[in-house]
Amino acid sequence: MIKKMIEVSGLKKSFKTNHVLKDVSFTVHKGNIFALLGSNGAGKTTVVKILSTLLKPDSGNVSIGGFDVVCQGDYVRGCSSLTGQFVAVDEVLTGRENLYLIGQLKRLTDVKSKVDEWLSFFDLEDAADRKVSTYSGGMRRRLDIAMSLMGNPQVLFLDEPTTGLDPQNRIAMWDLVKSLVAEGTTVFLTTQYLEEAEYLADNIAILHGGKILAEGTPQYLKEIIPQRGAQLNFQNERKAVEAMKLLNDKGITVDSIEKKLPSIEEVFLTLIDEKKEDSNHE
Ligand SMILES: Nc1ncnc2c1ncn2[C@@H]1O[C@H](COP(=O)(O)OP(=O)(O)OP(=O)(O)O)[C@@H](O)[C@H]1O
Repeated sequence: MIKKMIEVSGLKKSFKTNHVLKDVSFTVHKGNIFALLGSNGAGKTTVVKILSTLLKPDSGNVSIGGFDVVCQGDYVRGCSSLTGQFVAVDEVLTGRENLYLIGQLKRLTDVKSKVDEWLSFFDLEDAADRKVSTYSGGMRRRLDIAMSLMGNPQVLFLDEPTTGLDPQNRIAMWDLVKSLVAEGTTVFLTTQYLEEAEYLADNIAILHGGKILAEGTPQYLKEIIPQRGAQLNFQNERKAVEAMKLLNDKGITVDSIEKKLPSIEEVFLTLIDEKKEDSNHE
């Protein structure tokens, strides 16, 4: 049976007259990645705060791993962990010390081996004994997530995990989220990046105007709006022009022909990779 790890129904939350969440419902199954998508101020962080017991809902039912966030908060905190938007690492400590501190606070029995395990998993071994103040943004975020994972949570909340990361680190973060899920963790993430939700999530919910506008797999969501024509891809422009002539001869009109240019992200990543290869050969 598929286990429901996060269940939210009829969730409401207002800040004075600002009715941020008007009626929010969704379910996340064990081992899935669920992305909550929304514009700035849509209420994504508010949902994460309620799910992680930092904020009380006004009404509705919210449970994590079968525990109610309002009356069983300790159990919820015991089975879940939050990595917020603003990195929560201690700058004056080293990466290793940050992890060690969390392991001790969580009263883990095998702190040293856990610290080593996560340092290696997050590719932070070389920087482990340097102060975090010398880390890059991507390294801080990796350390932050490693700290969240010290107690092996069943559910991980990631609030905009890739905001402020460059494309390479963003892709590294995506790989990391996928590998966590492969090990059985359930991931709930918020994002403003549509491609992030599409690449990562098993299910996406779009939050707007205090409600979930639509929810489903990326494929399902793409199919709920009318199709905007069909696309044929050819190896090069010459072949496309030939195909267009053939279609026109058969009375099938081609409305337009467009050269496919790489996105700036593709340009950036290709150039970086080429540079890496050059320096490997030097
Ligand atoms: N503690 C609070 N007190 C008053 N208003 C708040 C509080 N927390 C959030 N809000 C308001 O609730 C609304 C939703 O905020 P929230 O941070 O949940 O949005 P978000 O979707 O996460 O936005 P972003 O993408 O910019 O992080 C905003 O209008 C915000 O000003």
